[in-house]
Amino acid sequence: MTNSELLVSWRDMPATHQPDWPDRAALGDVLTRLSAAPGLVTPSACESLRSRLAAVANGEAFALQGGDCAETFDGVTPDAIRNKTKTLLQMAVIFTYAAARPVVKIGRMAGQYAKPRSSPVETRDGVTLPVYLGDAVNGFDFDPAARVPDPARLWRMYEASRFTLDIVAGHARDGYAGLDQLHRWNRDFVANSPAGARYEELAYEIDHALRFMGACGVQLDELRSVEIFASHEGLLLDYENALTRIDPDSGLTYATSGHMLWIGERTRALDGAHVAYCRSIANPIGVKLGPTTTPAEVRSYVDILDPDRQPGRLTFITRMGARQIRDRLPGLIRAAQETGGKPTWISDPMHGNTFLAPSGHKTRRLADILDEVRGFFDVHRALGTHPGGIHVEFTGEDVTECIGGGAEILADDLHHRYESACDPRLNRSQSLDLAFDIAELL
Ligand SMILES: O=C[C@H](O)[C@H](O)COP(=O)(O)O
Ligand SMILES: C=C(OP(=O)(O)O)C(=O)O
Ligand SMILES: [Mn+2]
Repeated sequence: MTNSELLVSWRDMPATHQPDWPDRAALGDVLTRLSAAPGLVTPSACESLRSRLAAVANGEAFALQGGDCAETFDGVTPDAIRNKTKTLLQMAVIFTYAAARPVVKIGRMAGQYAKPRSSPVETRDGVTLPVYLGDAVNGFDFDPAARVPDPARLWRMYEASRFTLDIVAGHARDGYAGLDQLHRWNRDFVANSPAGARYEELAYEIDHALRFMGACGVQLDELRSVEIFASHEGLLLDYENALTRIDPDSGLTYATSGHMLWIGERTRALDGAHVAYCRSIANPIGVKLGPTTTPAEVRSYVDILDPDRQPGRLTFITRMGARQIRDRLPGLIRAAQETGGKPTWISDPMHGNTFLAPSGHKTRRLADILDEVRGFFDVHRALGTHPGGIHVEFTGEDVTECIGGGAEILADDLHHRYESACDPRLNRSQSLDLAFDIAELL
């Protein structure tokens, strides 16, 4: 198939979880504007991420993918983005130090604006409205007008993503992300948090090592900038399609909405439009694998999405739940091995461990999250494959959405600061707690 044939082929397949836009003319206008707009990421940066993920598959690096479940337009502020970036970088430092390997940093950022939902409607006090589908589609407010899908939001998503990428790139470049900033990142945080105190100790150890290396004459300038990649669920195929570009240098087709796109658990049908679209692009692709995934499906994902067995192209993101990971994962790893491919394996220990607290809040226990990661490591080590990384939902704010952690959040505390637009996120302190616990496995 040629590039252009591949580009249209997804339209022939059933596309689930697509909004029912009432104003088709407005949708057409927005898609035309997006098609003419500059891509948000470059093919060469997508290729860099692919080569980093290949190193992860080979056990030479560890991947950290994380950020909000659902980004919001209101959340696109310099402070909120800095805090999320800082949390990502702090977790990454903990893993780097523990594993003595590079950590590939991938935000669930700059594009994570659309959500597949369990139910198309939401009922409160006897009133039923269309469910919130992410800021890319409709409004979070429980109000009939807000919940109407509005195509103008797709343009706002593009601009919000661009703004976020700019701010993150600034932090990654300007020395803010440098290892000599470890204490500065922690300043606001160390005094009142057990995770902060633990982190400060690590920062002193790293400082000491840096001073030693400096005294030996090692040039440390390279440590002042880092690479941070952007990823999101490639859910809204009209949006993705409008931002798909052919790279004039290689002739290959890329999604330019983010470096890496993943296919969600709800849209991973082998004969569905999401798999067909992702097949047509050259970016690194993730596929979420839930507990019902079969070995045959895994073989088919490799055959369809990675026919050339290209290292770094395909990442399986497993989200089985703590109770099922040890039973389900081995058969899937063996199935992938049978294909002769070498996918990257990442654990999403969040989405299989969600439950409703008595207060009605969707939540997750840090203990379950850690248990799933442990199961993921145990299975890979038993089979001689690489537990490549983790995929988590977190924020840089002091929210109370998940239960547990050093600054123990209880089920009764959830209402204090529950701000997620969709799934419960780890707060900054819980993110570092989790990172330290995972570091022990590394
Ligand atoms: O983030 C994942 C899904 O979109 C989310 O878990 C769905 O949530 P829901 O079950 O509240 O619709
Ligand atoms: C929708 C999500 O997860 P999954 O597809 O694994 O349910 C998500 O990552 O927010
Ligand atoms: Mn989620």
